[in-house]
Amino acid sequence: MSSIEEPLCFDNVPRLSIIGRLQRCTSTACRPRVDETEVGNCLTEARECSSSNSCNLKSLLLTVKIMAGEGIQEINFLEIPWFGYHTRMGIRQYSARNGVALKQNNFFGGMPRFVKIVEVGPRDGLQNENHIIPAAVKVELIKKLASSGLSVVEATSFVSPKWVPQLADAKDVMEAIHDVHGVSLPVLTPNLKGFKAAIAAGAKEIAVFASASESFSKSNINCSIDQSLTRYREVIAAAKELNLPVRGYVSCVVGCPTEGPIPPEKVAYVAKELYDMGCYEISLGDTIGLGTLGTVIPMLEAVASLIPVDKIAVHFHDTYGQAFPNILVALQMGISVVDSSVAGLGGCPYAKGASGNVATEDVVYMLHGLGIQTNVDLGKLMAAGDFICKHLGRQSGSKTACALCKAS
Ligand SMILES: CC(C)(COP(=O)([O-])OP(=O)([O-])OC[C@H]1O[C@@H](n2cnc3c(N)ncnc32)[C@H](O)[C@@H]1OP(=O)([O-])[O-])[C@@H](O)C(=O)NCCC(=O)NCCSC(=O)C[C@@](C)(O)CC(=O)[O-]
Repeated sequence: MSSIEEPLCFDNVPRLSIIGRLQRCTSTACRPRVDETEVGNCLTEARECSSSNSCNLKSLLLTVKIMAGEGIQEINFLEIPWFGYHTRMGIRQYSARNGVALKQNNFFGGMPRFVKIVEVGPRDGLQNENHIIPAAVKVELIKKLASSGLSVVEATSFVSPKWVPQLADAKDVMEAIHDVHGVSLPVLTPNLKGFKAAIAAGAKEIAVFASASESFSKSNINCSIDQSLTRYREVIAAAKELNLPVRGYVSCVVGCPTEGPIPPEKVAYVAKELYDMGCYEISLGDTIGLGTLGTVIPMLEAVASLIPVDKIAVHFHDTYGQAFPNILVALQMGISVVDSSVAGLGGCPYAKGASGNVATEDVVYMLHGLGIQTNVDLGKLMAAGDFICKHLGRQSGSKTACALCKAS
C-alpha cells in the first residue's frame, strides 16, 4: 500500500503524556461537570471541566487512554481534529436493557482488532441495476474483489428471475467462479427451489433473508414474516444436511419505506429465530439507510440481548449519510462483521429510496485508520471498484476511491 492510501492511524498521532484524570481536577474553581444524555435508551456521559483552559486540557486527557490493537495508546484528542471531537469527549456506558448489561467501555475500548468485511457488491450492489450486466463482468468483479484480500464476497442470488432479472445469470456466474479459492462466495436463497439451484451450481454457503417489517417481507419475498421463517426453517435444515453454513439477514431493522419505524424488539425476534434455526451470523440490514445512532443503538442492544455480539453483522445503506457513525457505534459495542459494497454500489429493488450500501473502500479506510485489521489491500479493492464503475459508466460512490484517485 502506498503512503497516500494509508490513512492516518493512531500510530501516526503525536504522543503526549497523560497529565491526569478528570477526578484529579480538584480546584474549587474548576468542578468537573457530568452531563448525561439519553439517546434512545443509551446513556452517554460527557464530562468536562468548565473553567480555565489548562484545566480543560487536563479534563480532556481523561479520554486519551485508547485501546488500539494490543496496547493502550495515549492520545490527546485535541491533536486529532479529523475525529471531530472537542471538549465533550467522555466515557460511554451502554445502559442495561431488559436487565442485561452489555458493555462498559472507554470510547475505543471495546473495538475489535480485526473486522471481517462481507463484500456484497456483486449481489446487493448489482441487483438493482437496470441494464443487464454480462455474467463475464460480474465474474471478473468477483475475482478482483477476492484478490484484494476480502474473505467473503457475496456472489449472486438464486431468486426468481421475474423478481430480480439482473441476477438471472446466477448459475453461469457460479460456474465461472468455481476455481476461485480462499474466499467464501455465499449466495442468497429465498426458498428450497433457490437452495437446490444454488447447490446444483456449486454454492458452498448460502444466505437467507427475512425482514422485521411485514410490508417489506411481502414486497420483497411475497410472504409474511412468519411464512418466511417457516420457509427458512426448511432451507436451513436442508443446508445442515449438507453441512453448509447459512448466513441470515434481517431487513428494515430500524425503518421500513412503508411502515415507518420498526420496534427493536421485532428485529430481535426475527434475528433470534434465524439464529436458533442455525444461522451462524445474523446481518442486520438498514435497508433504506435511515438509521441514526438514536435508532441504531437501541436496535443493536435489543438484538445483542438475545444473540451473542460476535454473531452479529451490520449492513448499512448510506442513504442519509449515517452509515459511518452507525458502524462506529457497532464496533464500540463489539460487533466485528461489517457488510459493504465496493464503490458504494447498491440499492434494493423492493425498497424505494434505498441508495447504495456503504462503500467498502471507505469502510476499509476508516478501519485501518482506527488500527483495525481487515486483510484487505485498499489499492486492489479500488481497482475492483474502478473496473465496475467503468463498466457502469459512472463515478465511484466511494469518497476514499475518489479522493485517492484525484490525489494520484
Ligand atoms: C421469493 C420469491 C421467489 C417468491 O415469489 P413468488 O412469486 O411468490 O413465488 P412462487 O413460488 O409463486 O413462484 C413464482 C415463480 O417464480 C419461480 N421461482 C420461485 N422461487 C424461485 C427461485 N428461488 N429461483 C427461481 N425461480 C423461482 C417459480 O418457479 C414460479 O415460476 P413460474 O411457474 O411462474 O415460471 C420472490 O419473491 C423472489 O425471488 N424474491 C427475491 C427478491 C430479492 O431478491 N430481493 C433482494 C434481496 S433482499 C435485499 O437486498 C436486502 C438485503 C439482504 O440486502 C439486506 C438489506 O439491505 O436489508
